Amino acid sequence: MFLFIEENAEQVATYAANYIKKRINDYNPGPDNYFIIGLPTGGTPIQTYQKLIEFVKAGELSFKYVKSFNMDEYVGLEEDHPQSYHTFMRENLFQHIDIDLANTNLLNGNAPDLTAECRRYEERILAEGGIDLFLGGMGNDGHVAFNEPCSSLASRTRIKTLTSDTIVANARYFDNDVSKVPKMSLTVGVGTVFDAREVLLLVTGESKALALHNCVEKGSSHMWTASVFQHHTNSTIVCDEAATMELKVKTVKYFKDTRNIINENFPSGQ
Ligand SMILES: N[C@@H]1[C@@H](O)[C@H](O)[C@@H](COP(=O)(O)O)O[C@@H]1O
Repeated sequence: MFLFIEENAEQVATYAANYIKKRINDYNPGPDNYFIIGLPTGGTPIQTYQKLIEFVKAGELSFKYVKSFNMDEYVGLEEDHPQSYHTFMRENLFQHIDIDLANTNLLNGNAPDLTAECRRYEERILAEGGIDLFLGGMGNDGHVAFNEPCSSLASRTRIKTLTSDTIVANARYFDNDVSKVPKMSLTVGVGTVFDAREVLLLVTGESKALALHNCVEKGSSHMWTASVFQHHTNSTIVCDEAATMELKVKTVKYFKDTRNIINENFPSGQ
């Protein structure tokens, strides 16, 4: 797992958006060769999405041959609820880019059989040949998607009850009223994200510092589910300075030095 440290959240978004653009353009997707991307919601990826939208508008990037799978959705929230992840994705990304909505996949938190819905989602990912790049965020407790502490690191898409920490953290989107926050979600599993050929996590702000410390400097643990990517052969965390507050100086220095050495040796960004 590699750690890229940027100065602030804006630079994290710039890095992530440029990275995604390069990955998709290098892949050169076409009608028989779609690029499959996994996408998160939350406050963290919004700036990255804005930059991707700018690239599409400038003609530098196209989602015409991209298919997407979102990480998660609340159970029981209508699809057009202002805080549903369906609405989030439509408003923050899909309606501004050239993706065919038929190629976007989100879990249906109102499906009559939620277990069957989760199974169907896993099958669809498999049918697409797996995910090329899974973009993610991280909860304050180190969770990825809605894989709360104590989730199996081998878990697949399933129903997940939210912890009180996550409910309180997400209350900001529900008039600061915890009673309005859904208590259950459908989420891809830790194993589902891990199976992606590449994972890119965005971590910004001091509120994520303890999680970053546990995911980077401690052993991998089901208590901090994003820590599993230590074992992934192609995973990167891009964070800002604020999120490094709980890291050792030695760790920060190592990753900054490494980045400088990479830049000196591979100036064209290989
Ligand atoms: N299910 C989402 C996660 O995918 C997201 O990473 C996390 C952090 O969100 P934010 O980026 O707003 O801090 O919130 C929710 O729990």
